[in-house]
Amino acid sequence: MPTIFDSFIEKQQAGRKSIAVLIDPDKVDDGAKLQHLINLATENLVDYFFVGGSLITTNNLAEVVRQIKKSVTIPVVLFPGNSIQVEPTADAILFLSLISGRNPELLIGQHVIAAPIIKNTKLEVLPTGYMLINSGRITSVAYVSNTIPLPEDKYSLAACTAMAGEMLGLKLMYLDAGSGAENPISPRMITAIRKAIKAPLLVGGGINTSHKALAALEAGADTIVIGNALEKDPALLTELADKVYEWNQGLAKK
Ligand SMILES: CC(C)=CCC/C(C)=C/CC/C(C)=C/CC/C(C)=C/COP(=O)(O)OP(=O)(O)O
Ligand SMILES: O=P(O)(O)OC[C@@H](O)CO
Ligand SMILES: [Mg+2]
Repeated sequence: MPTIFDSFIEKQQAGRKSIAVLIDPDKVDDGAKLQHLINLATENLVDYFFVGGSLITTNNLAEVVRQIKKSVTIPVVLFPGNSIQVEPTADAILFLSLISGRNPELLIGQHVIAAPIIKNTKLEVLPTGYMLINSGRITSVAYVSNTIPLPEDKYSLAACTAMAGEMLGLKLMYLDAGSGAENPISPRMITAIRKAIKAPLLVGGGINTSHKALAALEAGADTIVIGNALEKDPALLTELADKVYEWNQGLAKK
């Protein structure tokens, strides 16, 4: 059976782009709203659901995963802010190391705690370099992680960080401006990192228009991650996913 990691690699090799919808379990107190988003995701051929948050204050994580999995076959990937967010019923986990920061707890500490727990599950582990890029005001993830995001105009510093992460064996690279970021990561920054590494590149934070989605894809993002924008207006998903669909259709015509 192909793994979720294989799906990232196959798409990347074919030049295909993908879209992930991020669900914050704290923001879906209403099952009907979540169901609406799940249905929209299916109609719009969403590739992955990511589930997680910097801080989860409710007990919804397992229920969110259950509701998605009972309705659709779209893979559910945990995007954990800490080791408490290991939910064995999901399909995979982004095993994130926050390589843009210098907080040992998020480089290796939480991983030591989570490793034996994950080992006892069927979760597919996706070793992922997680890089926060400055985006204007302080985001939840920057605050909670107690790290300084990479400066948004230090392209070579960011590229070398990604290179080092890849050399350490991290298989995916996730560039995040932070959920609800004022500004998404600039195309120039995405391209600088794209050129520095081979690993599939996930880009998220503040992508809330089709223009910003397309800019990220054109700059070299393999996967765009969308969260906040859909919390405000789920219907926006169609516009954003269309950019990915059109890109992939364009390849088919070549
Ligand atoms: C290894 C394991 C299991 C855990 C550690 C994982 C690491 C290193 C996490 C890095 C730091 C961190 C706090 C990441 C959270 C990323 C995330 C899910 C962000 C989603 O957005 P929020 O930051 O919750 O935004 P809102 O303020 O919009 O809710
Ligand atoms: O919520 P948004 O701003 O879409 O960001 C998604 C994700 O990259 C946050 O970690
Ligand atoms: Mg959150």
